[in-house]
Amino acid sequence: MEHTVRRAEDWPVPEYNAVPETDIANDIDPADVFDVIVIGAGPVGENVADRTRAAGLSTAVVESELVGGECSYWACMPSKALLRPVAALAEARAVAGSREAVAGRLDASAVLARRDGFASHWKDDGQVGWLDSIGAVLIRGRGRLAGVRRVHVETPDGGSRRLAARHAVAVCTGSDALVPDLPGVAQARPWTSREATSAHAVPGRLAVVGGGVVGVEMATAWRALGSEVTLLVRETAPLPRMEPFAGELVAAALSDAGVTVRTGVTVTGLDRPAPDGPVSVLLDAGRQIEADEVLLAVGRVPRTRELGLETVGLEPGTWLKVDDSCRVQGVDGDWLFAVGDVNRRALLTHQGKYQARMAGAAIGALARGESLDTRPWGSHVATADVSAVPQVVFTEPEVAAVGMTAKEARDAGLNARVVDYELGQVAGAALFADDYRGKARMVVDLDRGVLLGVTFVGSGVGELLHSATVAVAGEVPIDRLWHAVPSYPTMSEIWLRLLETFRG
Ligand SMILES: Cc1cc2nc3c(=O)[nH]c(=O)nc-3n(C[C@H](O)[C@H](O)[C@H](O)COP(=O)(O)OP(=O)(O)OC[C@H]3O[C@@H](n4cnc5c(N)ncnc54)[C@H](O)[C@@H]3O)c2cc1C
Ligand SMILES: NC(=O)c1ccc[n+]([C@@H]2O[C@H](COP(=O)([O-])OP(=O)(O)OC[C@H]3O[C@@H](n4cnc5c(N)ncnc54)[C@H](O)[C@@H]3O)[C@@H](O)[C@H]2O)c1
Repeated sequence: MEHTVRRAEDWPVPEYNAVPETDIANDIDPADVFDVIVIGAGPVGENVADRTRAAGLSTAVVESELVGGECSYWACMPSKALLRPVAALAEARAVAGSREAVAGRLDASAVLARRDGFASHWKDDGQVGWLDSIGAVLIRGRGRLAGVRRVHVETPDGGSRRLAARHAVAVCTGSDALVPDLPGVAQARPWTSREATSAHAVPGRLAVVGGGVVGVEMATAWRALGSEVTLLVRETAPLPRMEPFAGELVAAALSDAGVTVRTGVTVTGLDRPAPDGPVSVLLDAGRQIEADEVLLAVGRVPRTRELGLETVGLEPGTWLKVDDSCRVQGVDGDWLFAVGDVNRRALLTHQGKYQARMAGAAIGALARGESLDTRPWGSHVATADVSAVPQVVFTEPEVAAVGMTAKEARDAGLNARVVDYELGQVAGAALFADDYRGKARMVVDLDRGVLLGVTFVGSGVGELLHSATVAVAGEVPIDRLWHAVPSYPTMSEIWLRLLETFRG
């Protein structure tokens, strides 16, 4: 995350609600009593701590692995470091003149070495320094709830520490890759997203199970690094939760790049008879394919199994249900929060960090005895989680989407109109790449005159997305968007074309 260094003494120290001292058990060392305890120092836990420190609350952060979490070491950063060279090469190759200047394939060892740098070589000193700079106390070890406002930590030296929180505990433990209980799975030693983002050798043949975001991004990266990749998609096209044209264009580009894309297939088992030999991926209807490695990219599970949820009346291993301020439902007293992947609202770093800003502010307000501002778009609710979640899929072409798809709008019974436009017909896109292939869609709420959702597919569209996010989250009237003039000749002129099409 961003490393703005602030001194602990810079934080304001407002007045707080007094917590009865009888609530703090006698067996707890006063040095282990904090206003707030955050379990999990991924991007989300870091941001909760940032906000509670900004509210002047003492904050302990418990981390069992690396400060920075999945995102920094085995997800967003290393995966995007693998994918950026793919896009850079494709963009150079897409323009006559620069095309002639680039020859050959990616240099896999250089790409992997650059990726290692973006994963900070799996060391967290930088992020530990940042936590220190905001005055949060890092406690290394595995945290688990031990009743109301209590957390026990198993420390790396085999010892344990009992912590108590005066105001709040925030569970920010994230998610793990789902490894389904398929026959042969343990013996087959499949890759999960962790190996797919951190591997140091390029497999000869890689089978990728799952056509979600991890599946298509990793198929793109490892194909470009030299693997023979087969992508196994259960649905009729990849990216089934997005607009259908997104998955269709990505599948076509993957095929052009040499990936074998098989749709409508379900993986039913794995078989690796010899530890160093190939793995067979068993498909429904008795078919199978052989590969050197198999990546399971079939979704996520919450990290809540060993978390002491039973001590506060919750079911271990479940996603934590929360309200819009990220307070855990079914637990009284406004003290337990669950933020980020673990609450399953939107499994994205930026959305978890947004929740962290809202939850951190809510914890601060409650500690001061203030009531929460829970009106839609208020300062203590993550309203955008419901109506304006942006996501970029870093394939080539990219997919960038925010808000509802046409199907979601229809299913919600909204009076919606769909407006489509070929991105390649915009001058900025034609300049960006020869034969630019891409498409844009906006879904308009005709009753309210605002946008419900926007999807762009094409090279370089990720950087276009925030304009759409502002329009959707801001509920900008479509008549006013007509006055938001895009510069000529940029790809942003897609806005003008979509609005012209809408207005006829
Ligand atoms: C391959 C891949 C690529 C992705 N790419 C993107 C992307 O480009 N953009 C994007 O927005 N999102 C992306 N995501 C999603 C993103 O990684 C997650 O949404 C994000 O990491 C969630 O952050 P978090 O802090 O909730 O959880 P995590 O990042 O998982 O962090 C949780 C932390 O809690 C710690 N922890 C867990 N249990 C305990 C415990 N009991 N005690 C102490 N510590 C504990 C863990 O060690 C970890 O450090 C990607 C995901 C994957 C798998
Ligand atoms: N760029 C990004 O924003 C980015 C990148 C990667 C991951 N992520 C996040 O990580 C999360 C997890 O991604 P994911 O791709 O693992 O999960 P996902 O839920 O998005 O997709 C999993 C896919 O696997 C398929 N599947 C499940 N079992 C199968 C089987 N037996 N055989 C064949 N297919 C099967 C499902 O039908 C589904 O399409 C996503 O929610 C996403 O938000 C985001």
